Amino acid sequence: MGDMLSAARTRMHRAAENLDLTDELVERLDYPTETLAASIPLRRDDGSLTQLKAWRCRYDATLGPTKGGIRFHETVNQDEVQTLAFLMTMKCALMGLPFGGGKGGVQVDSRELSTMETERVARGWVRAFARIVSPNRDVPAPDVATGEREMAWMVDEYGHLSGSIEPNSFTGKPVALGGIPGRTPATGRGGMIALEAVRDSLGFDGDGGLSIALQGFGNAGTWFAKAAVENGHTIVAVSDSSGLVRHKDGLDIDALIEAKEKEGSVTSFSGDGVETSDDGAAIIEQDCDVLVLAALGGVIGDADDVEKLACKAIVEIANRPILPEADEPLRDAGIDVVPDILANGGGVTISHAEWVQGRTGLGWKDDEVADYLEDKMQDAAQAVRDLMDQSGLDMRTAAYGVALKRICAAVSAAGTVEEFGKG
Ligand SMILES: NC(=O)C1=CN([C@@H]2O[C@H](COP(=O)(O)OP(=O)(O)OC[C@H]3O[C@@H](n4cnc5c(N)ncnc54)[C@H](O)[C@@H]3O)[C@@H](O)[C@H]2O)C=CC1
Ligand SMILES: O=C(O)CCC(=O)C(=O)O
Repeated sequence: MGDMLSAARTRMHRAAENLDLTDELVERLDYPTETLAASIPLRRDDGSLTQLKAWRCRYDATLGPTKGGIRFHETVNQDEVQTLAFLMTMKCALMGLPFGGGKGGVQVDSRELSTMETERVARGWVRAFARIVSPNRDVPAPDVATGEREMAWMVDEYGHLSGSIEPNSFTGKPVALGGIPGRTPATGRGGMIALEAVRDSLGFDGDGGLSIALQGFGNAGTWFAKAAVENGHTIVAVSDSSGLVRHKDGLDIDALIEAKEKEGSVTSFSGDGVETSDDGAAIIEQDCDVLVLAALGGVIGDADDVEKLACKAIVEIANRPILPEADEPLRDAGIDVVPDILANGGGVTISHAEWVQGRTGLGWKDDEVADYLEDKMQDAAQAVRDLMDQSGLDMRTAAYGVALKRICAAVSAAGTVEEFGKG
């Protein structure tokens, strides 16, 4: 058992204990159903050969086919893939989707790969794991450093291997290849819907604009920033892997996106009153109402990190940006957290819409996608709020509680245990 997974499970155990769920049902979720590890050969453009480590984990399929993205990053390892697949299990249940949880990854620095090399890695991943991927068993999607382009290569490779056209074996595809309009913005937009839905529980009365500091300016971060500005909030600072940019009156987000697209970094942005720094980690010290974490995991790891914070609340758009060791210090500091399994649930929700589209063959319109995202985010937020009100639990524990109760109800309905509550 990896340290990361066992740390992540403590939050599930806390919820189970508070809600008095049976041990055998929770034990079922303590360890993944299946994890495959592989070595992917990568022929570099210079002719040399590198072996890359890769994984796919199907954590739990109680609620349906396992679902979750594929990450290309140099820090990916088996423990992380399993932990992220565990989180997907909780997230899909919380979002009310007919999916279990999965995740995949390749240990590679995507910034060092040419486009051709990236294509070889994407196709190599499919060759390694095609035997478990299937529209009704395991359905991957994008995650860090993968997107529509990688999904298109993967679907193509899968078709060659399986001998049939199976676009529904992946979601997050380009619209021209069976994707759905709105999947790419869904994670960021969904995060904004979640924040608005719980803002009063975070202590922000009324509907006035909030000041926001944002870590991560990729897919999820940029779409969150756009949605935040549309809703009248002010983004006072943004960081990416190059560093940090801030403006005390608020950054011009469209201009920042343009600069990042042109130059590849937020620190290339300039203008009146704009300050830049190469110390991206300092974003967590930014004075603001809400700190939004939309980059990688483990950013706030312990009480020392919590001491540096100057925000009133945190939204976890990234997966596991706050480690369990920081939960108690955050509670003591009075900083509420909108947890990842709620805040970033919009991405997999629209992946579900894409999967439904693929099964029926009928396209969804933009407004149908937007309404589905709004409804699912609101329903999940309301379920969490109801459980918080009933139980007095914090938002994260209540989110796990809602997810666990749904998985438990399914296990119970399948007749595997007699009852799902102890009492
Ligand atoms: N793309 C999606 O649909 C979903 C993404 N997420 C999570 O959101 C997070 C971001 O994902 P994407 O936006 O898709 O990835 P991405 O690859 O598009 O963007 C990642 C961003 O993080 C930045 N970054 C990397 N290291 C950093 C550092 N040390 N400090 C500040 N910024 C740093 C990168 O520069 C980039 O701007 C990940 O944790 C991912 O698992 C969660 C649910 C769905
Ligand atoms: O869209 C999906 O299927 C998965 C998205 C994902 O990997 C995540 O929510 O972390």
